[in-house]
Amino acid sequence: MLGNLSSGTSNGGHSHQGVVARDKGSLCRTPRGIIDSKALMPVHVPHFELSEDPSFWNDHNVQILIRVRPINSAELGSQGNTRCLVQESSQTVAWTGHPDTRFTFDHVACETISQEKLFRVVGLPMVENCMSGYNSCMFAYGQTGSGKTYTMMGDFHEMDNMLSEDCGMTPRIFEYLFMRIKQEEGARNDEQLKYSCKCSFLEIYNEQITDLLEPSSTNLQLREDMKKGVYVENLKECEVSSVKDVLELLLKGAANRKIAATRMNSESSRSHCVFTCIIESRWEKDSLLHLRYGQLNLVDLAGSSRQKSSGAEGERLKEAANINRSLSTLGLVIMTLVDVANGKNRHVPYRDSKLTFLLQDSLGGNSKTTIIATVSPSICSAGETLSTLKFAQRAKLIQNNAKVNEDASGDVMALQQQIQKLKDQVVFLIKHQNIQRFPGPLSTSLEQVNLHDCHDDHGSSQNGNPDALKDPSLLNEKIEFLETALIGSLRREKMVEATVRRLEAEIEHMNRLIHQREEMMPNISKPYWKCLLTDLLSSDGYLMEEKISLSEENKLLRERIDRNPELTQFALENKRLLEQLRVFQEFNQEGERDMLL
Ligand SMILES: Nc1ncnc2c1ncn2[C@@H]1O[C@H](COP(=O)(O)OP(=O)(O)OP(=O)(O)O)[C@@H](O)[C@H]1O
Repeated sequence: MLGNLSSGTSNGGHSHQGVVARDKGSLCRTPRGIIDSKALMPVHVPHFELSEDPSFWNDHNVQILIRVRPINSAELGSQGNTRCLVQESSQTVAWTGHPDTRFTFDHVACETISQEKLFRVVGLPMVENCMSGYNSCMFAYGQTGSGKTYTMMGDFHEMDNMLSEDCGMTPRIFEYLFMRIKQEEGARNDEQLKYSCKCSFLEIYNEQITDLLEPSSTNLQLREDMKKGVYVENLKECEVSSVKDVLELLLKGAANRKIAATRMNSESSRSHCVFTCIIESRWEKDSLLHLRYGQLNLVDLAGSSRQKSSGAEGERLKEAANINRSLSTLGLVIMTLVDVANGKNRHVPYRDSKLTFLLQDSLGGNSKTTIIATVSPSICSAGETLSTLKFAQRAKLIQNNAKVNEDASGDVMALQQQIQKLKDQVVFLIKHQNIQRFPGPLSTSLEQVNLHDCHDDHGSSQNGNPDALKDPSLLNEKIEFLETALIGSLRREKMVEATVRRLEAEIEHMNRLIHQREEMMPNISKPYWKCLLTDLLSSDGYLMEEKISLSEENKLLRERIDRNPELTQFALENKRLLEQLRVFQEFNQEGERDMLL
């Protein structure tokens, strides 16, 4: 399948006649188009080749593609081959009702465009965007039975490890993604480039979110987070590393999806379903660790239907009402976003439905988004086809703001690694150079060690052992330790000094009070003096006692500083280390002299 990827032809939009019409089972594709296998009556429709232009995404964030499906047998039986659409080019299509309306889009895929070609035009660039770190989203919108599931999923059963010709966008995207991952990892092996992919699969049915990979997890809640953006709480995520892994998940999820027979489609999807893959890559370059991620959302919406034409009742009617309500919120969100793009200050009602809340980033946010609008060309669906084309036309005006997702924390980690590398280099250089050329912190710390003192709990084997100092890395380690110990004792010394100063100030204050009292006493009148005498004597006595005890405390603290055994020990230790260092320096100088000789 992938071998054919480069063989796809593009005739630059020129048309040729194709033969179309199809319903599963009753229509078949021929090299020149599609034939009604029941009537075997070829129906000629023009074929327009789509052009592949990945550079489109360089300056666009939203792309709209219309896919016209072949008329099916029910439509053929009801209205024959009468059409409401006439395609004019690979970008324009005219709706032939009243009034005639012409629409232009990025692409209009005619009935004869194959699944593979469609993938090459819109799926392949999406994979490239995602690998480059852009969030990407593709969703299929359209009337029920118009071909959304066929486009997004198609027939994804493998035959001899090959995807089938009818296989849709999602399996093809993953087949290509894993091929590209292999290619990139191989080409950038020197940067140790590694990708990882995690997938989840959910459906929104009647405004409730269910995990399609864990169907017992129902009514899951949407949350919003500064880093992750909008996410579904407790949704199962599975690591995938091959297209086989993804096909397994798709099969499992598809089996759990709500489908029902409707008048328009015997296997109609009654829920919106979202298959998400988070693609992360990490690599090392210029000593920096890079981390990049992109989120890929592949969305198959439930089909819109007119209550009148659907003929739904009971549960189906409730479903249809819910589907239509969330799709009309989607329409409203898009209309509001167009106003916003035109500079109007409007509130975007994302939170009015689970679907729009979940797709918030894909609509007007940080994403490169492709909308595939599927339509039937039959006159039977003229009304629905016109409303789909109008929806797509409005969506074209949305302005997204996609940016590459690169995690800054990757840089912090890289810097830490770089620091470690530099440290190792320093140790290596020290080993091979003269100790005298030690960088600044070493000599500074040695000076400090001289002034103060340090304590080494590393054991005495290194202390006093000149051999230990011959190993510069050990010496460096030792000096680092001494610096830490020195800082600690300086801090403690400062605290003791502060206490002494506070106590001295208190003593001084007491002395002043005593003086004041002594001066006051002769001037106080006798009766008053008599009254106060007892109090004064007792308080004076107390103050005197206080003064004495504070003086003693002060004296004690001073002695403690002077005779601090820790400091004494540090001082001795420090002296010994300096002596060892001096011996080592002499030893090195001698070595240098020998080398010069
Ligand atoms: N481009 C196409 N070529 C051939 N067959 C198609 C094409 N599009 C759709 N079909 C066929 O039409 C039928 C309905 O298509 P599909 O189930 O994809 O519709 P849908 O839009 O997903 O409908 P719903 O919204 O009800 O789920 C299927 O049998 C599918 O195989």
